[in-house]
This record gives sequence, structure tokens and C-alpha cells, in this order.
Amino acid sequence: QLTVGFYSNTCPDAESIVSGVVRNAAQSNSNISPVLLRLHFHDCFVEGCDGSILIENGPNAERHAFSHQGVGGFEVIDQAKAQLEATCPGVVSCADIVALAARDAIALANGPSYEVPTGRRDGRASDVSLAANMPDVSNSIQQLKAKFLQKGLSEKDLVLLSAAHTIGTTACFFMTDRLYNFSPAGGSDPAINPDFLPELQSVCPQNGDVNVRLPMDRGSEQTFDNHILENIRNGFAVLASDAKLYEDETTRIVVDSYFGMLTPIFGTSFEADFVESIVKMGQIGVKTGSNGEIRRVCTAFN
Ligand code: HEM
Ligand SMILES: [Ca+2]
Ligand SMILES: [Ca+2]
Repeated sequence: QLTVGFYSNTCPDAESIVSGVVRNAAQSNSNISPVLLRLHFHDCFVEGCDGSILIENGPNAERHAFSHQGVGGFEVIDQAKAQLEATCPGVVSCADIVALAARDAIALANGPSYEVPTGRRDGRASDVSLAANMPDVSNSIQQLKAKFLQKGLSEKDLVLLSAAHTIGTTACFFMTDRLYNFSPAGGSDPAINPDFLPELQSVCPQNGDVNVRLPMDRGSEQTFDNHILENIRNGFAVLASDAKLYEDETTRIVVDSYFGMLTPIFGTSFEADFVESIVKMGQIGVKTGSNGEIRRVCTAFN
């Protein structure tokens, strides 16, 4: 349904305008790459990749959902939209801007470059309740697999897309249960490497400031690489959901496949497979043709 270069006639500079804005934002905010990548995920998983998360129409807007806690990058999308409206008004959707910005963000973190199929239209729905079923750090591996499958994403996609945590940080808020109240036995998650546990507990002490942030890919949080998978194998996963990828047999095989431990039945390289998965994620529930609209402003319906 979507096509690479959808705007090549109607707004030939669309993609370079977005990448310029992202590059510019990165100069003043070194964290913008992970923020923009996460925004794309949270957009696609609620009502499809349709810019629904961008709408700001009061306290019940989807973006205020608990499961979207910490999501950002809205101002970068708004800036790109303003430039695009000045150049080719009414042509480029906010949903496409989000997908393109995520691609540019990955490239800025030295990740793989890829072409983004475009032609998404913007959604007309926004409500906190729509985001109730987002994947959560405390979900079981079965729940995570089911939530991805519901979006047409496989167990392999679950591993590869979780590896987006190769860049960025988490708030201690998401670590409390894993460090001090892990289900079902209480205490800390036994999957945490004993050499890593004291470090995590000192950054995120019990009853400490839950807003303190820590890298999710220890030692490589600025670089988009497969180091996160190595950390997951070694018990150095930070998020509980990432750690679970190595406890389940199917997802463990996917992780191991990137270390030459098995015949490479899963494909060529982490980077190439990640690209395949994120392009797939970018097609979830897309609106095309006469569905949806092209917003004039990304935070408001027309
Ligand atoms: C498998 C289910 C997933 C869960 C449970 C999950 C959970 C989380 C959590 C709790 C954070 C920390 C948020 C914060 O404190 O601000 C986070 C950050 C992040 N997530 Fe995920 N995530 C998942 C999948 C994904 C996917 C599919 C992507 C993208 C393809 C992604 C990209 C990111 C990025 C880049 C960050 C860093 C954000 C930053 O540095 O501000 N995540 N994720
Ligand atoms: Ca959406
Ligand atoms: Ca990394």
C-alpha cells in the first residue's frame, strides 16, 4: 500500500526537510535519536502508524496515556511539519514525518540506513483508552509475543525491535519491580548477572528518585549496534522485557543467531534484519487513499 518516494512529485524535498530538522535537533539534544525512535513505536502500536499519539486536545488525548510515559520528540515533528507546510502545504502526513524521523534518528546513531515506504494518512482518533494494551516491561514473554503477533509481528520481530533499546535510557521508574519486587518471588530478578545487580541497585536505590535515568545498553547507549543482544545474553539487560527474550527458547534462538552460534537461518545480519522488522512495524494499521486526512498541524485534527 505504501511506496518508497511517495512524495517525489508532490513534495520532492519532503525527506530532506525532515532529515534536516532531525539533524538540527540532534545538535542541541543528544538524546533526540532514541526519543524519536520510541515515538514511532508508540505511534504504530496504537491505532496504527497514523500520528494519533501527536494529537493534543486535552487531558484525554492518547498521548497522556500511562503507557506512553516518557514519550517525546513532539516538538521535532511539529517543526518539520511547519517547514513542510511552508514548502508544500497539505501534502505530507504527520504519520509519515514520524516514520521518516525515526529512520533519520537511527542513521544519526550510526545505525543502518534504509528507505521508508510513505503514503500514510493521519488518523482521526485520539483517546487515552486506546493505548491501554501497549507492551509493558512487566509483561510475560507470552504476553509480549501475543501483543506483537496482534500487530502482525513475529517472535523474530519482537527480538529485533526490542533491540532498538541499543540506544537510549530508561527511568528508574521502570526498574523498581525488577530490582526489589520481582514477580512471583519478590526480591530482584534472578536473571540479572550478579556482577551487574549492585550497579543497578546503586543507580536506582529502593525508594530513591524514580526519575533518574540509566542506559538500556550498558556501554553502548549512543550507538545503534547489536551490543544490546550481547548484553541480553550475558545477563546485562536493563529492562525486564529485554531479559525475558533470553529466557524463552524461541526468542533465545533468535538472539543467539546473531552470534554465529547457530547456522544463520534467520538471515544475514542484525542490521539488515532490524531494517526488515522496522519497515514492517511502519506498516501497522496504516491509513491510505481516502482514509484519514493530511493534518495541517500535527497536534490537532483538521
Ligand atoms: C517489547 C516491548 C517494549 C517494551 C516493554 C518497552 C519498554 C520501554 C521502556 C520502559 C523504556 C524507558 C522509557 C523511559 O523511561 O522514558 C523504553 C525506552 C525506549 N524504547 Fe522501548 N519498549 C519496547 C519495545 C520497543 C520498540 C519496538 C522500540 C522501537 C522499535 C523501542 C524503542 C525504545 C527506545 C529508542 C527507547 C529509549 C527512549 C529514550 O531514551 O528516551 N522500544 N522502552
Ligand atoms: Ca497511532
Ligand atoms: Ca548500542
